[in-house]
Amino acid sequence: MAYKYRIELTDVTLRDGMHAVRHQFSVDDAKAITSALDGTGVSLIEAAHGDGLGGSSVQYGFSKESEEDYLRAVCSVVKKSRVATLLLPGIGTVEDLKHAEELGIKAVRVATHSTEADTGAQHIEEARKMGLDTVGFLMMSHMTPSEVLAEEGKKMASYGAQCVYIVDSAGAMLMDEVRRKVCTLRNVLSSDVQVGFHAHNNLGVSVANSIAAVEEGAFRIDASLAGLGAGAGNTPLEVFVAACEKYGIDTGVQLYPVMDAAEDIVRPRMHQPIMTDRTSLTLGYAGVYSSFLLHANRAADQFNVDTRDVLVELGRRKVVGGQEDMIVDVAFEIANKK
Ligand SMILES: C[C@H](O)CC(=O)C(=O)O
Ligand SMILES: [Mn+2]
Repeated sequence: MAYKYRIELTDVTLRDGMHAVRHQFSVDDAKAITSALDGTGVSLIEAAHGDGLGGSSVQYGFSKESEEDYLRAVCSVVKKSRVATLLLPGIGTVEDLKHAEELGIKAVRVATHSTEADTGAQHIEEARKMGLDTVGFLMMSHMTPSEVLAEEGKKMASYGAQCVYIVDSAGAMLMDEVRRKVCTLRNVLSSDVQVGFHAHNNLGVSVANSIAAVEEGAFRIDASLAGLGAGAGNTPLEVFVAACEKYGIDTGVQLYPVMDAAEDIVRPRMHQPIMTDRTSLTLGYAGVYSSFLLHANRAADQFNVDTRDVLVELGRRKVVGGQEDMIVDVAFEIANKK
């Protein structure tokens, strides 16, 4: 088949997928998932707490095992893919990144809110000095107009990012918005800086959005086995690979092995099925950070209110990552008004 596009895939099962299992994968789970992915053609395998290096905490939830143990395990298994990690400045530090590099990671994605690229300057510069494949990750991109987002992307590139991602953290974007944002970013970056796209399936369009991103010039696309990820999950890797094959996009990933990994390795390890149900759908509808879902469910249970009301109010207040404490405040206020 003659392909129209060639792209590279980053698997996020062992990082975004951690949100969906409350960061409770064991080291053996991490090894099994890595072994299943390695050699399928996936370029990068991202591993970390769902909120990145340093995320294991009271605020974000403790991981089952230490960061060092996960990274050591994943790096010891890979033969073909490279290991990446995620760093949110303020949660993780440059010291954490140096340690991760010593353990064998080859790439880092430095994630900031979509209007705050400058908070990642130091981390991006240091990552480049360490020789890491360095990616800027603009979270909650749906909140930021295309032109502003593109300027933030340019800042990340000026600090040294080799790829800049548009991140639909809330799964709130539809195809026309993805096209506009990817195209505007692609046009302002020089051709040696790649564009990436990270989706959540809260509105059920992660595969379509990711294909739209490719058509507008995105080269790196994120996906996870069986869609394991925050909210209604990420772009399901095996579904995306099959759709790309039919659409004329060369992912370099073998279809049957990723289908098998999703079915045999990841689904049995899920705590609940990944699906667009009424609460994960509300994330996309209201434009709320996908990793808030489990915290919002807990707060809603505690105060006996509807999770959807909590999420809609958080969306109205334009709450962003790092403001997790607002979830309990909002649930409390809604309960008091009842
Ligand atoms: C820390 C977040 O989970 C990063 C991410 O995957 C997103 O914003 O989406
Ligand atoms: Mn995500």
